[in-house]
Amino acid sequence: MSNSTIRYSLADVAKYNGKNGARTWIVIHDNIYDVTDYMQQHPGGPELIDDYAGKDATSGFDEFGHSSDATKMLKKYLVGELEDVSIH
Ligand code: HEM
Repeated sequence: MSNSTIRYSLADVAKYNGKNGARTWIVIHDNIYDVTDYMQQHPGGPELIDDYAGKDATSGFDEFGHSSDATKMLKKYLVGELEDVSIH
C-alpha cells in the first residue's frame, strides 16, 4: 500500500450503487473498483455486477473462479482501497 492510495469506508462505497445517476463501485479483496464502464461488456452480464453495486463483491468474484485475465482487467478500474477497519 502506498501513501498515495485513496482510502474509503464501506459507507462511502455504498453511495456508488449505480442508482439515480451514481457510478457503480465494488470491493474485491479490500480494493475498490469503479466498474461503471465495464459492466455492459461483462461476459456474465451487467446484472451480476449490479447485484454487488456499492458493496463487497469478493465472494461473488471469487466463487465464479475468474481467469487471471479477468483479475488483470480489474487493475484498470481501481479507484482506492478500503480504509483499515481495525482503527475504528
Ligand atoms: C461483481 C461480481 C462478479 C460476479 C458475480 C461475476 C460473475 C461472472 C460469471 C458468472 C461469469 C461467467 C459468464 C459465462 O460464462 O456465461 C463471468 C465471466 C467473466 N467475468 Fe465476471 N463477475 C463479477 C465481476 C467481474 C469483474 C469486476 C470483472 C472484470 C473487471 C469480471 C470479468 C469477467 C471476465 C473477463 C469473464 C470471462 C471469463 C473469465 O475470463 O474468467 N467479472 N463473471
